[in-house]
Amino acid sequence: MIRLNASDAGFSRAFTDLVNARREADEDVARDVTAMIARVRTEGDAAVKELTQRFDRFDLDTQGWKLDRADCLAAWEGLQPELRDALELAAERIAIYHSKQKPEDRDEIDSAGVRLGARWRAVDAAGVYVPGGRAAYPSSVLMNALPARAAGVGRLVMVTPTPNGEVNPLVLAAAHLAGVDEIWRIGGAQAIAALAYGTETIEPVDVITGPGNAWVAEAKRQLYGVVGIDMVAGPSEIVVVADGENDADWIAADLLSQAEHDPTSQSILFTDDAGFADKVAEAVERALAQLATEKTARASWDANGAIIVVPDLVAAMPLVDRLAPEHLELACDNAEGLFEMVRHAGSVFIGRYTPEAVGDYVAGPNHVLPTGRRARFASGLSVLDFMKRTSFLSLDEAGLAAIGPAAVALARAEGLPAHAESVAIRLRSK
Ligand SMILES: NC(=O)c1ccc[n+]([C@@H]2O[C@H](COP(=O)([O-])OP(=O)(O)OC[C@H]3O[C@@H](n4cnc5c(N)ncnc54)[C@H](O)[C@@H]3O)[C@@H](O)[C@H]2O)c1
Ligand SMILES: N[C@H](CO)Cc1c[nH]c[nH+]1
Ligand SMILES: [Zn+2]
Repeated sequence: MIRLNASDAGFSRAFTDLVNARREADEDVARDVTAMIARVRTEGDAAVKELTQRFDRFDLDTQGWKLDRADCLAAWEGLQPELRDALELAAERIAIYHSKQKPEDRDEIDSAGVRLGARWRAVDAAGVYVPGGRAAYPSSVLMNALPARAAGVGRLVMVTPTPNGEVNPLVLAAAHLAGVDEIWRIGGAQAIAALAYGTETIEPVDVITGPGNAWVAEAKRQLYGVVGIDMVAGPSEIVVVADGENDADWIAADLLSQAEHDPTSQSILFTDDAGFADKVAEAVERALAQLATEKTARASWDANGAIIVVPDLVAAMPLVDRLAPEHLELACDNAEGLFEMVRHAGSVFIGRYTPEAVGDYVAGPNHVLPTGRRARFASGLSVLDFMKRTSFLSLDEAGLAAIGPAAVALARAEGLPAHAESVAIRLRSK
């Protein structure tokens, strides 16, 4: 963890280094992913099988490529009532939130008498990635599959690694609840490549969504264009802006909630109270010692964590914008005022009683969010990621007479006479 003070000489350089750190994916990850994608593209199932054996210690041929609906139903039926209720509450809230994202078609006639519009349709097939390396992510099943269902996707495919052959029943129960059509027991870059190109066994999809570690995120990035993707959603991040009135243990818990995801996760605290900064640093150490996920969380906190003291919390906000974090918590009296200043963040958690983790599971907004400063240009997963828009236009003779001559003039000016003639031939026919 690094400690910085915005009043120190050298802060500007140190903060810039923090912003630019290649934490998520280094050149090795990019190179390895390129090679893995190429192998899956040319060798198909054989490559997926070998890479799954290597990284997940799992033999697809003998232990099975696929989980079916009966497995999901059995998992759902075998769930403890408390977990079933929790999953249902989460699913209901996520479904309601996302149902309001469905876009409206447009169909109108403008002042020139020209009919113009756009209509939205779902993609035919979507692949959703559900992480499964270090932890199981039933919440990510819901966060991916429910927006896809709301969009009206025809074929909904899920991939998730099952390291050492272990299948998490809650993941299957969530797939049952969300109505997933196919589940393949594969993960990492090989799963993304299999969904993008297809193999002998797996039909390709049109869009791939979902979060994952550095290899998954890089594979999605490299395959964009072969398939659509939602965004690059890699190792989790949190920035907390907190005043000294908070309980240091609460803030430490929030920082560690994202550090425990991945050694390359990042947790950063901004505070205007140097004494509180010390208390949080101590609280993190105390909490780490009690965590079952200590190894991962400590690796993340030690390598990528930061505590930054600022003269006042308003001064933190331009720095937060430069980080464009996946998650931003505002735990201070003036949380609403600071929220108004935020330009770049995946999702904002306003007020002392809004821990980021409640958004990971049950609040409703999507937890699949852009990482690595990509909230500057990308947004969280939504129903729109599973849809695309087709524009349309229709002109009658009068409409073409009104706007066609301008098209002819522009076509001639571009040096494209066939374009000009395609309009002009109709204008002359009157
Ligand atoms: N940004 C978001 O919206 C969001 C949401 C949830 C989770 N996450 C992130 O998802 C990630 C989950 O990671 P995970 O590891 O638990 O599961 P994962 O499913 O993302 O990754 C596991 C796979 O990674 C591959 N892999 C592991 N080591 C490799 C190596 N050395 N070379 C090539 N491939 C390798 C393997 O194929 C393995 O199956 C975390 O980073 C977490 O922070 C992000
Ligand atoms: N914090 C993750 C997004 O970065 C989502 C998640 C799922 N389960 C727990 N957390
Ligand atoms: Zn989380």
